[in-house]
Amino acid sequence: MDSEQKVILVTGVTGFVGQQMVQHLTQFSYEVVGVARAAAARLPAALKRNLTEYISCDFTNQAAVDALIREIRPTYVLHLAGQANAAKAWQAPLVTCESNAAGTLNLLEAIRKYSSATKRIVSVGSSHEYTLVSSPPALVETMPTVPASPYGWSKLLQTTICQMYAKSFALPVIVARTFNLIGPGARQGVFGQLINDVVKLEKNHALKNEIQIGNTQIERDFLDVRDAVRAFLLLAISEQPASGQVYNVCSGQSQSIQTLLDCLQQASKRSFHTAVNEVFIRPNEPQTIVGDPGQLQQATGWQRQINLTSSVLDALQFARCLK
Ligand SMILES: Nc1nc2c(ncn2[C@@H]2O[C@H](COP(=O)(O)OP(=O)(O)O[C@H]3O[C@H](CO)[C@@H](O)[C@H](O)[C@@H]3O)[C@@H](O)[C@H]2O)c(=O)[nH]1
Repeated sequence: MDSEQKVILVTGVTGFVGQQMVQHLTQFSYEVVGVARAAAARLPAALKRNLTEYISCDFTNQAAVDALIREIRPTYVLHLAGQANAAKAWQAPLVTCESNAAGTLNLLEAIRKYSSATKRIVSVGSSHEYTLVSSPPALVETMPTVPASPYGWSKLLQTTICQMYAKSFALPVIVARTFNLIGPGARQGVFGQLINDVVKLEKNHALKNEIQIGNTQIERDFLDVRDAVRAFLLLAISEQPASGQVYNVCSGQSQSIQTLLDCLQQASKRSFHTAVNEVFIRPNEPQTIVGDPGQLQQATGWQRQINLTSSVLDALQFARCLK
């Protein structure tokens, strides 16, 4: 591993993944520059401590992104910024597309113009880019991509822009096509929602011990965020990943929402029962989505290290300390 003093730019640094990314980078000697939209004054103290510098920037503002890249000229870029909430994208498709696709376009254009020394850019994609079928085999990177949602389309456009910059301008950009991330600090999605609900029940015994949930038979490829950020860094610094290529970042196993609930029940200080809430049921979605991480493993030597039980225990512990 390359331990020379080099600058890593982490975008979306205030998010769930961004904060874990920065935590992971503390083990190395990189200068870490964090970027997000939030004003510097609103940054969590722990995050601030671990950054060499923080810059507030809106990626949909091209002039601001140009200024950022001209100033930093990063060695590596881990591009985590964007609108990551797939459910919200149905209500805000244009904002989602601007944030994910236009934001990435501005970043790559600025790097093309002002930062020829940048060695690798890792853009975070999504499993929602794939054409989803009802009984899928494990998804591999060569499978068709016709997304079924505005979020999926925004991420596919982001990926296509990356591939265009790799091909047309020889920009060293690759795509980490990421599946469902879980673990400490999760605030959104089914995992963040359930952790939050369980900790609320633990803290307030006056609350009825019921958790509302959508379709518990749904199976997804859950991966701990700490395993994912290790993969992102390896994709940035390893020799083998090729520009314009997509790499699945996933566990290779599908686990149901019911299994997640069972794990939570085991780890919770208070027992609960579940009730179906139609609000959380999405129409026309495949029962199972699972990825194949073989290409990532081959290119970087990455292996998953954290299982579902550890993710649940650590996320509960993290959330208990927050409330
Ligand atoms: N939110 C939620 N989802 C539920 C519930 N019950 C079942 N689900 C099902 O749980 C699955 C996962 O939903 P989310 O956790 O909201 O994740 P997502 O929509 O797949 O999006 C996340 O993963 C993507 C990669 O696969 C990411 O790209 C995206 O940013 C996000 O993190 C969906 O199939 C959803 O229908 C519930 O009570 N709440």
